[in-house]
Amino acid sequence: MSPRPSPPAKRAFKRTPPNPKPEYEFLGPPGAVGMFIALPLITYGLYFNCREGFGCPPAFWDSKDGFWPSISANPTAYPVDLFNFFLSTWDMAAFQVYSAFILFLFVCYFVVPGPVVEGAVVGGVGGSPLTKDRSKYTLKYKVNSLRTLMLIAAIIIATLVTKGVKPFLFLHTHFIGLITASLVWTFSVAIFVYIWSFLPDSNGQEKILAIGGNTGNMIYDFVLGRELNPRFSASPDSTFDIKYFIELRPGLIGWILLNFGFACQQYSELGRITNSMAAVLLFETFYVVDSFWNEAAVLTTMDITTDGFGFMLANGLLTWLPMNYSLQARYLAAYPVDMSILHCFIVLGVQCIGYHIFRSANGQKDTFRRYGAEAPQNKGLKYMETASGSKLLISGWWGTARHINYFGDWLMALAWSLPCGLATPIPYFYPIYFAVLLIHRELRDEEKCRKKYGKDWDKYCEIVRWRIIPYIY
Ligand SMILES: NC(=O)C1=CN([C@@H]2O[C@H](COP(=O)(O)OP(=O)(O)OC[C@H]3O[C@@H](n4cnc5c(N)ncnc54)[C@H](OP(=O)(O)O)[C@@H]3O)[C@@H](O)[C@H]2O)C=CC1
Ligand SMILES: CC(C)=CCC[C@@H](C)[C@H]1CC=C2C3=C(CC[C@@]21C)[C@@]1(C)CC[C@H](O)C(C)(C)[C@@H]1CC3
Repeated sequence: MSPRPSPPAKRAFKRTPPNPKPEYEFLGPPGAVGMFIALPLITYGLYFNCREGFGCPPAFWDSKDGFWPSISANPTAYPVDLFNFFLSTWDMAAFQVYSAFILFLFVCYFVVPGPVVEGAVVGGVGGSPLTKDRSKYTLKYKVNSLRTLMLIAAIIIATLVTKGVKPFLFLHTHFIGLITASLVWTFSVAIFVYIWSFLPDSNGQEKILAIGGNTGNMIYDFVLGRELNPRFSASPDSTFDIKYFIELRPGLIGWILLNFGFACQQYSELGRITNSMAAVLLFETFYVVDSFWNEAAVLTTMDITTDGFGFMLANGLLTWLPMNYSLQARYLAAYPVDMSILHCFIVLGVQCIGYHIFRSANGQKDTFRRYGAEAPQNKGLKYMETASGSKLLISGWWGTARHINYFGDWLMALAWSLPCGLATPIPYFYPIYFAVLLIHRELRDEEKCRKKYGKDWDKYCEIVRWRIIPYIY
């Protein structure tokens, strides 16, 4: 009998040292600390500054009620007050509902059928010797978010038919508890992925780390995200990737569920849905369905290929997106607006122009990159060759501005706030914040492209002069 072959010897786990010259983003460690504190406070602040029975600025600015209910004028009491405030918002029922929602999506990810696709090449540092060639390293992902959404829509319709709007009023009544529940999940996920990033993968090797997330500064790495694509198996063929799962599902689905809850609240109070609420619901649901329809396109975004997964993205997707993006519907539930015909036309016009630019620009780049310059779909489009091997479009949408797709996206953001009227600036939080995010994102992408394309990028910028809005910016 021949002896059993011994298992391959495990190589020693060698850790990539922190980057000795980190290029900090978001104002470095102080910015990371700021985000850590400010992002949750902004979400609570948007609720406490503008809610039913309290009013919205500028109306309540005269009132002595103040902005934070329990945070006193004594600055030294702040940390204690903040903690007490957080405890005062704890709501067990909301926590259970939010947790059940995440677990339901988790189960759906595995149970709902969908094709497995190969993502774009991912960057990063570290990893096993097998993953060192970053110019070829890709991972697999399961595409089933649209089917998951359809399943949820079927459950909603069945509940609506059998029980009416009552069960959905929970989302309005327990909104503040849901914010706190989402933050508990945000912190838990962020702490988990941070610790997980230090553990060896299933081959006993180091995980792939995000280039910008391995600075050695604990808070900065925790916020920006240390590991690039945290997943439960080191194999590129395994599909459960924590960042990808969270990128599209809880935030976007949670957003439209909350919108729906606020529409139900309006219906239960008015006995009807205003045209402004219908417009917000329709446009935002359409945006989410469109994102799911184009799910595979998210695999080429910098969130997936370049950025680590840490507190910032976890908070962005589990808390910020559902709780803040649903602000317009929450506002309209508290302060209904009936739009005139002219108002309707303006809103519809801005939405249609925005969507047309957003979708056709993104589609043009996607088709060009997917099928190549010679494909019949891309006939007539001009492009330039680069030393990196990738081609850059210089005509069509991409000949007008270097991120014309951002402009389309921003116009849609504006169209979702316009139905709220002009009584208060609070529902315009989304387009204002989004403008800042897109300008900053454009600068980050520009830096990435300059590194990748070198002199070719300068040549491209001479041909396509505008960044986001032709002749303006
Ligand atoms: N609703 C929300 O909260 C948010 C929405 N978004 C949306 O997500 C979408 C994706 O955005 P994002 O990932 O930032 O970036 P883009 O879809 O704009 O992609 C940028 C990349 O496209 C490639 N590229 C740049 N110029 C050209 C060109 N002329 N021809 C061909 N390829 C080019 C480069 O990558 P390469 O290395 O391949 O050349 C570049 O890094 C956008 O529509 C944005 O509005 C984004 C953030 C938040
Ligand atoms: C500082 C701060 C507030 C950070 C949080 C930012 C996040 C909310 C956004 C960063 C990139 C995002 C993307 C989407 C949602 C918002 C966040 C997470 C996105 C999922 C929206 C739908 C789009 O179709 C998209 C899939 C292209 C998009 C990807 C980026």
